Amino acid sequence: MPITEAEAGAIAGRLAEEGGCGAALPLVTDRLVLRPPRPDDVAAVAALAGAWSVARFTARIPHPYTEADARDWICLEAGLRARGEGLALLLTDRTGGTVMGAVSVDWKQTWPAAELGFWLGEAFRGRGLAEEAGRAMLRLAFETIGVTEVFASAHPENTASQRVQDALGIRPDGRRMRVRAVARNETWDLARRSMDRAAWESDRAARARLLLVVAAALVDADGRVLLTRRPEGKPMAGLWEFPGGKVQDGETPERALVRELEEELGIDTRTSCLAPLTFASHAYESFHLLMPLFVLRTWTGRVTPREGQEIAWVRAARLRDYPMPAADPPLIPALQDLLG
Ligand SMILES: Nc1nc2c([nH]c(=O)n2[C@H]2C[C@H](O)[C@@H](COP(=O)(O)OP(=O)(O)OP(=O)(O)O)O2)c(=O)[nH]1
Repeated sequence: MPITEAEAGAIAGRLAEEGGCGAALPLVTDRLVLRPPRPDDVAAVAALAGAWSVARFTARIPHPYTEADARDWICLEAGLRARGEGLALLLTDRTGGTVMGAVSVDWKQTWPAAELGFWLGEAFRGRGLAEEAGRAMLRLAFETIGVTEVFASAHPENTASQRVQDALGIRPDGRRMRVRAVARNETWDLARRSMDRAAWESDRAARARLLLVVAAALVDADGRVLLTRRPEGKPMAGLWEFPGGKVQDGETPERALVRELEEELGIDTRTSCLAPLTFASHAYESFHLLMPLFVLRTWTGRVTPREGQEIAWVRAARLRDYPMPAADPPLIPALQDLLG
């Protein structure tokens, strides 16, 4: 069904709350910022989408694909977004901002169902980025846009996309759909895949396992805060965080923190020196993090990174210069208030 103007207008309003407290966009995931394309993305989009490896399995990307095509697409998407008729977001690297691909949902003609599509530049494949982006987009589609079903398709030879769709829970539904593929000038008759709201909600509940982690803001005599960098090989590698770790069975958060600080940094502290400051509560893709943050100004021993991690003593005003796990930025204002 085509969407009505009133419904589309309401969606446009929800998507436009950029910058506000409940801002829907950009979407931030473990490794990505998903944001609308801008005019200065023309060259990056043209370079990525211009590759045959991208165009050959997508419906709407012509080949060859020029900067003018990229400009037209960015303009078209800005219009769709403003009118609440569709949404395309670029996958950009959270730390460097590199544009890596795109993910879109389109509901103008099919409301309240939306078609999900994505593409990824060849250099960025094989790391689960399409799944990470797709999962964030599904959440936006069901929660913010308000669709009741997401559907998709993939060319039979496009096994990578099928794997992503399977991982997201978008499964063949027994129907067929015709797709006009402009780059190959062909019409494909493909298996339709879909996921309805109930399936998305149960998938999401399974991922909502609560993980209790405890962390400390160590503050030195100069009022600087200690950040440590997550080492290679761990999830969220390279991001800066507050030292700490998971609370184990039978441990209090305070005891767990004393243990972690000794293990990670070789310092001795007492639970009585830990002053509760604030907490993070954040839905990661596969668990929900609950993380109390304590302030610590007194300890014995020299801070020594024992797990090969980089460390930095950072002024409160500079904390935002350090890329952090998605749960952490909301903790910064409380530290800035405390430390002036
Ligand atoms: N320590 C700490 N962890 C954080 C912060 N922000 C944040 O999202 N986390 C997440 C990252 C991890 O998923 C989890 C902390 O677990 P961890 O550091 O003990 O565990 P890990 O993933 O390194 O794995 P492991 O110790 O089991 O090997 O909390 C933070 O500021 N400090």
